[in-house]
Amino acid sequence: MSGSTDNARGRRLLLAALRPHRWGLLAGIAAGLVWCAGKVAVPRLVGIGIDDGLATGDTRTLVVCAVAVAAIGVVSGAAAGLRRYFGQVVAWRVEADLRVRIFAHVQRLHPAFHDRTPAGQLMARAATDLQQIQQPVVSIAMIVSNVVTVLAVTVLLAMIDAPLTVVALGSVLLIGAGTRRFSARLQPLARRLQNELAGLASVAEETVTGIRAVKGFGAEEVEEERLRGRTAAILDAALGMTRLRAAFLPLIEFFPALGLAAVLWTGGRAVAAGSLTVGELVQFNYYVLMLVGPLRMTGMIVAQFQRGFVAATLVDGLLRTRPEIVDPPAPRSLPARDAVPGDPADTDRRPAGGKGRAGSPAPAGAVRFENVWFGYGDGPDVLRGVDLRIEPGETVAVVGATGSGKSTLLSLIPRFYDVRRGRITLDGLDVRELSLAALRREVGVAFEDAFLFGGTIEENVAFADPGASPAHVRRAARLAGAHEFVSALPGGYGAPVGERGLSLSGGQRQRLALARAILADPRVLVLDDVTSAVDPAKEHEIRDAMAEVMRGRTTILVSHRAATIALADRVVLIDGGRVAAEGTHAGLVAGSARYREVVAAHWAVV
Ligand SMILES: Nc1ncnc2c1ncn2[C@@H]1O[C@H](COP(=O)(O)OP(=O)(O)OP(=O)(O)O)[C@@H](O)[C@H]1O
Repeated sequence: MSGSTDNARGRRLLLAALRPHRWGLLAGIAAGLVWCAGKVAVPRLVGIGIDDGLATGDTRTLVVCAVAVAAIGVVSGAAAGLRRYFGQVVAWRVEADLRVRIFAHVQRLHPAFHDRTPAGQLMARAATDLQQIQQPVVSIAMIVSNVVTVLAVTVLLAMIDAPLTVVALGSVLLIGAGTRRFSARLQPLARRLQNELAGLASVAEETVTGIRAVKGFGAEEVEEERLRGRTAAILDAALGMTRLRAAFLPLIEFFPALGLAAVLWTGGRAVAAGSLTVGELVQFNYYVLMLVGPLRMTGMIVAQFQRGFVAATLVDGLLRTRPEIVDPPAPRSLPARDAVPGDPADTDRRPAGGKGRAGSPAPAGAVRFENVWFGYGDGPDVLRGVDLRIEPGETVAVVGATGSGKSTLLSLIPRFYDVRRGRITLDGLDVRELSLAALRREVGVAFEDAFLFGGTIEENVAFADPGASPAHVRRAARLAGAHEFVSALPGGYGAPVGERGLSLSGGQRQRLALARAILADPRVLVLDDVTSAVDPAKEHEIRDAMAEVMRGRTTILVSHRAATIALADRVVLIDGGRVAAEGTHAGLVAGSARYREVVAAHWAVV
């Protein structure tokens, strides 16, 4: 894709973002035009004051002109303030709108996008790039008033003395030509700088979020080196831009001075010859000087717009990324929990024992994997024809060697990724036929990395359902075995947890994540190694809590803890991307050599 096409996208994005704020923009432009009218009137009044007042001894005209100049100063001062105010307000609003759009969009993108996009890069889009977009927006009203000033002044100059105008404007054309070259050379540098800044944000973000790993491995210097490398690249790009600007600046200083010198020489001779009055020459000089400001600013504004368009193009690229996991055109509804059609053929597969007792949810939550094939991106197949039937209310533990695809298998149920071939059904419906909201309401997930957000314990448990009543939150916490430690915290459910929940232990965080997963009372619970951080001495507590949570609810779990595996009705061994064996833990230990091998590799104590 060519650079200009890229920038055209950025321009379109900016225009569309400005549309809702057009009235503010127009108010800023109108204020700018008032400012411009005032500025342009002043030299004319000075000229009249000199020729009709000073030269003829008419003090009254002189006073009128002086008072008028002062009055115009007040009006154009106020107009300049309003121009800035409206320009800035529109710019902040555009920035805020785009920030919300970026955030909303990024959240809706599929996990595969997040797998390949560093978080820092997204931060840069939402911070640095938006700032770059905001700056030229502030300048729009100023540009319009500057352009009108230049045009009006040119006409007024021509009215005073056409040949002298040609002399004066010669320098303007040179500035114009120089500016074009400048902007063409600046663009690639601006793009490079922005990319480097995004790269730096990624490294900085990783270092801060991974601070424990950095410290644990004493890798501060390694990280510092990575950061230094990025900083050097940024410095290089920024210095390139600075050099270019520094080379351009003398030109825009020099050309206007050349114009003024020519006007003084030619105009002075015209005054001597009597074809131009002194007042007109002063007026002329004044106008030429008025051109210098806007023209000098051109370079800065061109650069600002280049950066703005580059940033807008990068943001546009992000906003154009389409989510790959989306709702079907006509989503189907899951049958109500007490109306899930029975499958007579399944009765012999129903788990025996503790499930489905009185008071538990109705038997819904049948999950089927039918010849499921899956791999990440263009990568090799990780799952190669998985067939698995999980009955309503059953607990299945998935076991396999490291990297065998256990987490992958789990992540397909709530559609974090879609299967390559085959299908997964929930109560008889392909998960792709359900709306994502409905599917994810019915499939509760908790992961090993129990992410807690900045806020209170209560807010964290009620994360997906901020309207949940305190009683519901407490019930979920009790089920997850979290109520006791939460009650003991100063502040209880209102206690704040750190941005990443660092003030709680790993086991405590996992219990909160479990509470969060069960708050919505889902049909299916997907638990990916959620007991990994629990202190073995307290394992029985969370095991009891999990047994409670899982009662009568379909649960699919991955765990490296033998005690947790023991909670399952059935254990499924994943090997070579397929279900290699199924049975009870004891049965598999007795009957599957591969299971024994995997188990021995995973757990010191079985
Ligand atoms: N987001 C991803 N993008 C690309 N490949 C991935 C991704 N996640 C996992 N993989 C690959 O898929 C394979 C299965 O990974 P998965 O995490 O499902 O294994 P696992 O059995 O859960 O492993 P472990 O017991 O170590 O947690 C591995 O080869 C892994 O490298």
